[in-house]
Amino acid sequence: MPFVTALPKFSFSGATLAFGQKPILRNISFDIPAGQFTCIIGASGCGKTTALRLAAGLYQPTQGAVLFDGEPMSAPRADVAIVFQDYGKALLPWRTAFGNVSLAMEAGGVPKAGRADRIEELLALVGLAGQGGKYPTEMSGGMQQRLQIARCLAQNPSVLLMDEPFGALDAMTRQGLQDEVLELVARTQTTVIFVTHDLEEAIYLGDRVIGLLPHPGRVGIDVPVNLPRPRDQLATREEPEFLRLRRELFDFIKGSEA
Ligand SMILES: Nc1ncnc2c1ncn2[C@@H]1O[C@H](COP(=O)(O)OP(=O)(O)OP(=O)(O)O)[C@@H](O)[C@H]1O
Repeated sequence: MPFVTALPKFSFSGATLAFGQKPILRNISFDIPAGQFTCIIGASGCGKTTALRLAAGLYQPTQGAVLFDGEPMSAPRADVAIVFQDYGKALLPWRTAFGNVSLAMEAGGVPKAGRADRIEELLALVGLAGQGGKYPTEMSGGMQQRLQIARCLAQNPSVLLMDEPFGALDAMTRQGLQDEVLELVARTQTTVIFVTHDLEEAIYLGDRVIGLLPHPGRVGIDVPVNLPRPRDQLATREEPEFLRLRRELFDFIKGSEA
């Protein structure tokens, strides 16, 4: 029998990107297996968002390649959803929560008959059961971010790309949403690439943390997170391995800014 290896979900292969004369990312290479939760960290301006946009097919590398299931990621795809930090801008203020989730289904051509039940199910999944009639402005930041996640899930994505999704939220809301995302991902086997400034958030969530060095952005560190799941906000953060990783990544960021 031939030896068969699973194709990585994403394969960055020497991906390089410049805007005009300005090099932003250089020779980025890594594979992301299906189902992995990968966090990307790095100093401000090192190119984290740009790397995520390459994965989304929103930018094309100037050299090298970004492959999705072995094919070039040449344009955005419905099964790769993006959650932005700025939920206020991502949601349509004139549509209710229900209407905002419905939008993703309308765009995906889901027939009207099947939509309502699925929308209620998705709202419940992100802790917004019974809130479908509210407008985004009537919701807290945490609720709006949950709504954005529900809208992304309505696309039935196999991949979630998350760009500092909890950056604007208070610490308690943020921890609650971290756990909800972990539960959701465990249930749906979604592949996640998660950009964050917060080293502890990266370790808490990830199977792996990739750190970018700045000017131009390149991979400087790539470490597995060998912490048991399910994670626990208190116990996990007290594990010696958590503290060791926090020190390693802290030293990496400090060194990268020097
Ligand atoms: N469309 C663009 N045109 C020109 N330069 C850009 C563009 N988008 C980003 N850049 C530059 O690319 C670099 C990387 O930006 P990017 O937003 O990817 O970094 P980041 O690590 O996500 O930053 P932060 O942590 O501050 O959000 C920055 O120097 C930025 O000014």
